[in-house]
Amino acid sequence: MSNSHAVAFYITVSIIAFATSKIVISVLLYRRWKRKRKVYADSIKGGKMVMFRSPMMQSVTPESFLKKTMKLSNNDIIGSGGGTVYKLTVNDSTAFAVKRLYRGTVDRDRGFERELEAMGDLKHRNIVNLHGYYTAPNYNLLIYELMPNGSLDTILHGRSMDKKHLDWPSRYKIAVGAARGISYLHHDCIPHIIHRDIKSSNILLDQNMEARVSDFGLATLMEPDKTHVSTIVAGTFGYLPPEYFDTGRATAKGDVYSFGVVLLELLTGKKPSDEAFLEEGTKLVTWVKTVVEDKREVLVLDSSLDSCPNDEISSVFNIALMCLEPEPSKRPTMAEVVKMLEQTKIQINCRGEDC
Ligand SMILES: Nc1ncnc2c1ncn2[C@@H]1O[C@H](COP(=O)(O)OP(=O)(O)OP(=O)(O)O)[C@@H](O)[C@H]1O
Repeated sequence: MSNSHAVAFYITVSIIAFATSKIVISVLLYRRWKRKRKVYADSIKGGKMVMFRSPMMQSVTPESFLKKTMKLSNNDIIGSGGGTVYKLTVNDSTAFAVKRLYRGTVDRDRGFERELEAMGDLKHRNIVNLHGYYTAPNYNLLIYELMPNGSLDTILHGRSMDKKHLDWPSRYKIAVGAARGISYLHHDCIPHIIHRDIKSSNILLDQNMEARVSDFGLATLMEPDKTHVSTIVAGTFGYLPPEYFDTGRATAKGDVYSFGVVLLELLTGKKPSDEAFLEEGTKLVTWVKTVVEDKREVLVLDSSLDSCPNDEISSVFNIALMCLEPEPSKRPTMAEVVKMLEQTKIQINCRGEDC
């Protein structure tokens, strides 16, 4: 064989090998994808039910699950916001939180399904598990793991019967857990995910009062080479970073700002949308910053934290203020926030103090 024939032969073999390996990988990925999902087409309502396979879902068939959702009533409601959230009990040991959302335009719904597929693959101890979803012509259902301790918002600011006293160690644990969950979305998921609606009602608490980030209704998957997406301004008043209003750009640093507001809630016990702020034409962040400028931080702290370790609290206070820098590039990343929060505990324990 001449040299040029040999080169042509090797190139052809390489191309065939490359193409075959791509096909094999695609088939394997598709089979894995199918194995991970039970899909059920509902011929009565014209809907589609997708259940992600997990130990919790093993005892349930999509048909029986769907039947149970039809029987949900107002007595089963456990929360409401963008949608209505119900507790759905399957048996003595298994219950789910089912969120019902009324449908929008076809385009938005396709995006909804695409993003849900991605959310089904998220696995982190500080992210609420999505077990499946149902899309029908008039509404969508999201099937989440049930969080027995509800939301941070209810515990901090709810009706007196729903409120719980949160001591400093519990607040610190919630702050670190939520930060780890958001950091996972920003740094460890491929594609990266911007949540866009970080707030205390989207931080839920499991049976061990461990924080779990939830509600990916506005979440945006980032293409690998992008740092922002342009959007209409969405999210929740009191948590939105100032640059959203100027640029309409959603970035990971926007989530960092919203997380800073959650830290202020944990420190002050105040709700960002508190009517007292609205009446005075201010907001939680502006109020706290004014007081800090006057070196009167102690005045904004939740009074129930009076006897807790000052060093630790003021360190978390400083982290909150870094997250709330008006200029996004001056804010830390979520990975840095996690590190700083973890360091707070280590440094203080090293000095022999603990609350
Ligand atoms: N998995 C869950 N387990 C237990 N309770 C939940 C769960 N998901 C939601 N909830 C409860 O339902 C409430 C409403 O949730 P939802 O995500 O619909 O609205 P929101 O976050 O308050 O508002 P919005 O959707 O407008 O951002 C939550 O604040 C929480 O109390």
